[in-house]
Amino acid sequence: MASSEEDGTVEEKENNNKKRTKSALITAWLTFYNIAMTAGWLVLAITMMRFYIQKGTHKGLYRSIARTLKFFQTFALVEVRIVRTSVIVTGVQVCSRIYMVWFITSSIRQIQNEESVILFLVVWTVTEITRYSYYTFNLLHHLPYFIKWARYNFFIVLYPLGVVGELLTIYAALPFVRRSGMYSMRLPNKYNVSFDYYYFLIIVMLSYIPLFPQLYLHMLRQRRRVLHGEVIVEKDD
Ligand SMILES: CCCCCCCCCCCCC[C@@H](O)CC(=O)SCCNC(=O)CCNC(=O)[C@H](O)C(C)(C)COP(=O)(O)OP(=O)(O)OC[C@H]1O[C@@H](n2cnc3c(N)ncnc32)[C@H](O)[C@@H]1OP(=O)(O)O
Repeated sequence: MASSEEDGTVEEKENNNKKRTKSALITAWLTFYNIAMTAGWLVLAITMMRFYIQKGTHKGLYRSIARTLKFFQTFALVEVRIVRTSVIVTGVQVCSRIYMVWFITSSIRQIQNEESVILFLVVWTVTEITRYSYYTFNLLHHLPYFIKWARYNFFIVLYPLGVVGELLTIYAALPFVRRSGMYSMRLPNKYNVSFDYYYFLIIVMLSYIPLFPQLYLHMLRQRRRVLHGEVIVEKDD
């Protein structure tokens, strides 16, 4: 009896040690990830500012940052499963951005010089520098109040501005998509399937109506929880 109790204690200790090691490894990985992402978005911010100062125009700016943007925005996919946040909330946010970068702005050269592209790029960049530096300092237990404040206040204005930039960019893409027939499949074809990317884009634009308010409300709840200490009960996925 005594020996099985001792065994239990040893087992418990081993389990606790394993859990601690796992949690330390996850924290180390997340800290590295967030530092890398903060650095990536800072590089994007500096490249954009340098481009504008040197050339005096936003024309050509997207092309100059496209590769870096694609890399760091796509890398955000790893967040969808590793953080505590709802998979749906993070998934919609990350996937819509990746979609915006790969299947709209990078795919349709003719819209890359639109002002709306600069609008969402600037808004995303400010948001991500703030967000990833918030997570980094938080994980290191040295979070300056102004970063916490910025993380949970900037979005009030930046989120709608980002949405405006994204929607105007998709809207600007519509005529080019219709004319070129890109990513579309017309009948007859061997799969007997038809797909019109033009109408798909219209559906994407309409999907902002139900989805964006949910993301915005989620952030407002997070704001109340973090800045005002309210206890919020979120539904599971
Ligand atoms: C294929 C077709 C696609 C169709 C598309 C359809 C369109 C759908 C509409 C979508 C509209 C999107 C528009 C958008 O792109 C516009 C913009 O983004 S504009 C710029 C302004 N944006 C923002 O301010 C974004 C705000 N959103 C977010 O921050 C997140 O993306 C979101 C997932 C929405 C919410 O974040 P989260 O729930 O994670 O909040 P917290 O930051 O408070 O974190 C909660 C807890 O998780 C911990 N956490 C999260 N991430 C990390 C990390 N990287 N490292 C460490 N820890 C992390 C965090 O610390 C919190 O922990 P705790 O609970 O202990 O405090």
